[in-house]
Amino acid sequence: MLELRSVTAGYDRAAPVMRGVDLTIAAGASVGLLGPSGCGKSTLARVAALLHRPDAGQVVIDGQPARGWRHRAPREQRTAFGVVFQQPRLSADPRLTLTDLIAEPLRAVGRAPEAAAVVPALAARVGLGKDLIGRRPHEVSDGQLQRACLARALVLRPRWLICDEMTAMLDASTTASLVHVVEEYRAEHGAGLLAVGHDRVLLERWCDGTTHWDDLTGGL
Ligand SMILES: Nc1ncnc2c1ncn2[C@@H]1O[C@H](COP(=O)(O)OP(=O)(O)OP(=O)(O)O)[C@@H](O)[C@H]1O
Repeated sequence: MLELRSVTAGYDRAAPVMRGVDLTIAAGASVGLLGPSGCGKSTLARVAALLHRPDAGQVVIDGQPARGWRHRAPREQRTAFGVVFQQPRLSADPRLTLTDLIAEPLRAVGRAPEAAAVVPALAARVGLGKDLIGRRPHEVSDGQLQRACLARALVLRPRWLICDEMTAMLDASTTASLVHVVEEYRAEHGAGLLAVGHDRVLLERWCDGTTHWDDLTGGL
């Protein structure tokens, strides 16, 4: 279970983006979070993935309270999450080939030697052929780069996926393909999902349930 308990967070303690927010996702379940632009969905997603330290409240991962944030989070908690953001170019090192980009988390945890066995199959799974995986970000489309970012999020086999507007800048067929990859992974590994977005139709089709920002925050 992934729990946000009474989370207050933002960028200015005097004026937080959210106050006292509770959100629970059962193990293996998926929740879609809807809300208007700028309300705080990405901030909440980053708190849930241990990437943004809340001012107050707790994040509890499978019964264990988060013991740190960002690089200070213990490795077993940090690697429980795979995160995909809206803009792949902001989260991709332009110097890396797609192969190296997908392998980045393995290198970060000292498991680089596994990359040769794991990355080609994962790249194929997200729809990246051999012709593409040797290219660098500026040599591929946004959709192709987002496919690599999804593969990177899956490479450590996380128990939780946080998809923050993952498909917002993609066409319908790439969107369908990436959602399919996420659902196939979740079916195989029992991973839970928080999918953030503003496309109600997509999130209602994709997730077990959806919640609106106003319901989390009481419209405050
Ligand atoms: N790094 C930051 N420093 C200061 N304020 C920020 C920062 N990031 C976001 N904000 C502000 O926090 C509020 C919530 O932003 P957030 O990105 O969480 O919203 P969102 O619901 O995800 O929006 P969108 O749907 O447009 O992506 C906004 O008012 C935004 O301007």
